[in-house]
Amino acid sequence: MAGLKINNVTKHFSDFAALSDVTLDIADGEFVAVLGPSGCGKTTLLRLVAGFEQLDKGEIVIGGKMMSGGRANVPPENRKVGIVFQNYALWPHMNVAENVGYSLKVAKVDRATREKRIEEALALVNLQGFGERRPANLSGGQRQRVALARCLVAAPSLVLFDEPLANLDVHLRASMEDEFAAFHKRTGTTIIYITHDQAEAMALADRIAVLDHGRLAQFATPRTLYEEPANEMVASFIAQGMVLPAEILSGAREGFCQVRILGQEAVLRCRPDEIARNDAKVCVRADDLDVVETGGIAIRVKRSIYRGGGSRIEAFPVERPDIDLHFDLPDPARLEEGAETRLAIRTGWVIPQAEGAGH
Ligand SMILES: Nc1ncnc2c1ncn2[C@@H]1O[C@H](COP(=O)(O)OP(=O)(O)OP(=O)(O)O)[C@@H](O)[C@H]1O
Repeated sequence: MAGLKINNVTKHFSDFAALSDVTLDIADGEFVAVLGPSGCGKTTLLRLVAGFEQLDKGEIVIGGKMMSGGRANVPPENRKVGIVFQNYALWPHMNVAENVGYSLKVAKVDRATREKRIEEALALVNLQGFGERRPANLSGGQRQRVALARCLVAAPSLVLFDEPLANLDVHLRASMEDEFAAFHKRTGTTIIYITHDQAEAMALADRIAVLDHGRLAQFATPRTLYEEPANEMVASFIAQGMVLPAEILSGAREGFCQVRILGQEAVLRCRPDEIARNDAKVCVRADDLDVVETGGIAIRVKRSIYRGGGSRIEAFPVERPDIDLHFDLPDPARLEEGAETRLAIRTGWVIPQAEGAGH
């Protein structure tokens, strides 16, 4: 297995910057998800690592070996990178073992070695004994595992997953998530996992790289992304954070600041270098808001959406109808459209002033 360094990588298509100055240092055996809205550059990054695209600037180093950058441009077949696509495209006329072993056959690996490696690869994805089956007689999840075995049989130094679960139904996705996590634990393979599903990224990855318009917005653990978003984009993208204007009344003390938000004072988490300022933005989530009888922020309900066991309430501050708020109201409490109540902010995070990919 191998680590991966993506250093200051830039890629243009004509004059459109698909990736700008992206740097990611991924450790040997790490599971990294690359997350971001459609068109942010995820697939382009994957194609650059695999060697299907050439970069304009920067370098890509796999296992200490320069693959792209400077004079290097190692072709895809020599990078030892395995790829599992969303569209797993197994050959229907071949059985599972033939599908898995095809690349070895092309590489003229002898029959006995081939059979041994196919057997090992199928064991890695928990498909022992499935070698004789045709793809048509497998479930969607099993097919995806055959695709993974087909990539593992070539003993890749790292595996790239491109939205591997996008075509599967919700239940199968959950069980495949478990399978991928177990696979990673068992093998210690370095994994780069492209997805636009943040729950999937949160559940699986050691660290998540969030891309925004081709730039790295933040590269951090799931917990840090959620609790300490580095900028407004990450704050609002991860778990539907609400970004609100605020005034910092006193600088950081032991990780907290006194803040005024929509007229209400609250104590929020912040970076240790945070100072008093009146142009701050804070991130609060539905869980951070409590309905109160007195104090807090006066709000009016726009919409109530029943969610089983409670409702998601969409509302706005009476004094600031331009700001959207949302929170969850457990049954049996109800708030209908037009109702007025008050919300207190229990906690939240002061979004750092400086842009950058914090850790
Ligand atoms: N070969 C190409 N020629 C021109 N533009 C391209 C090419 N490939 C990608 N792009 C553009 O680069 C941007 C990034 O594309 P990319 O496929 O990497 O995004 P993505 O994050 O994977 O999106 P999605 O989640 O929708 O798959 C998009 O605006 C896309 O239109």
